[in-house]
Amino acid sequence: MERLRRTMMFVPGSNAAMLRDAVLYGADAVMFDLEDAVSLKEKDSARLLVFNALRTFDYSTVETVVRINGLETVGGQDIEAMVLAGVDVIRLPKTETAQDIVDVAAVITEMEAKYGIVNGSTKMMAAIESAEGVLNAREIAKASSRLIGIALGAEDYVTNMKTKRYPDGQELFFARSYILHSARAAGIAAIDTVYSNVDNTEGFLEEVRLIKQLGFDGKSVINPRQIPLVNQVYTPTAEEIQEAKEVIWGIREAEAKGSGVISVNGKMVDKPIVERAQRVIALAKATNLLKEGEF
Ligand SMILES: CC(C)(COP(=O)(O)OP(=O)(O)OC[C@H]1O[C@@H](n2cnc3c(N)ncnc32)[C@H](O)[C@@H]1OP(=O)(O)O)[C@@H](O)C(=O)NCCC(=O)NCCSC(=O)C[C@@](O)(CC(=O)O)C(=O)O
Ligand SMILES: [Mg+2]
Repeated sequence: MERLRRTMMFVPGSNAAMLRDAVLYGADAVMFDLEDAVSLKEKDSARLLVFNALRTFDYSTVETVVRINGLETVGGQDIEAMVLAGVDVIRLPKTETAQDIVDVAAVITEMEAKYGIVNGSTKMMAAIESAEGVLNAREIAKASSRLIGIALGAEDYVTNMKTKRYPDGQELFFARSYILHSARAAGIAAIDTVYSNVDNTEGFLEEVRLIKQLGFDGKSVINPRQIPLVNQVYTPTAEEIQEAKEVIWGIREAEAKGSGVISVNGKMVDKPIVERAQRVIALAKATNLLKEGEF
């Protein structure tokens, strides 16, 4: 079954209490940060804290992601420690070109060999946070078989674009669309950016509805309070599940009669609509609204 990536929660790597409790809040992935949430003088201690957290705590089915620093600074040391700790995914921030991914993948390969870890088991993500990165997103998304997804980093992106974030998100429309198309063309996940005003629930919900409508798999979040709000938007409603069941029942019946197209409740149903219905069913199963084998 496809892994859910509705929420990836940033956790500052220098905060021991947050690292300890991060897994408790129900995020699909926890994303320990060694980059911008960690000051220069804390880089080494944060790396050690995150290493110990990964080695010590049981993250069960929660995906573990670490945002490393760039290779031009201490990224090499971050990669070595995180590969050895057994992290699921390494996220490269501020990715500008496909070569950035190739370079990081090469260091990961070297470290997996050094520590006797199965080649390819450490996955990667690329965060795209500049005009150059957005324009290269298509090549970036296909740069390594380790990539599980690409993400927008909008705070850095709007700064690079000489604008700021507005409530309606118009300034992000091109970046979101291009990143999403690049991810879909490469067959990997597309993760939307953080929403920094954690107290603005309505503004956050509006943004989540928009990115779901566009087609994103989910969103980077910065606070546990944002997790249930994303899930609320991404969880199929009882009505959507019923509709999906009717579509699948309908098409099964049609196929038995040798036809590929039918009408369900007055609406035409054919292959792409069946695929969408199957996705709703898969999401319902992944969120325990339907049991495996129930449908
Ligand atoms: C925002 C705030 C200060 C609010 O604090 P508050 O204290 O008001 O929060 P409360 O709600 O009161 O906390 C209730 C309880 O939850 C605990 N708790 C809170 N947050 C938690 C958490 N994240 N992980 C685990 N635990 C958590 C807390 O410890 C407390 O625990 P307890 O005391 O036991 O009850 C806090 O959340 C926070 O620091 N967030 C992380 C910020 C961060 O990582 N930024 C960097 C990544 S973005 C970036 O770099 C931009 C980007 O690069 C992005 C891209 O690339 O995508 C780009 O360019 O766009
Ligand atoms: Mg950033």
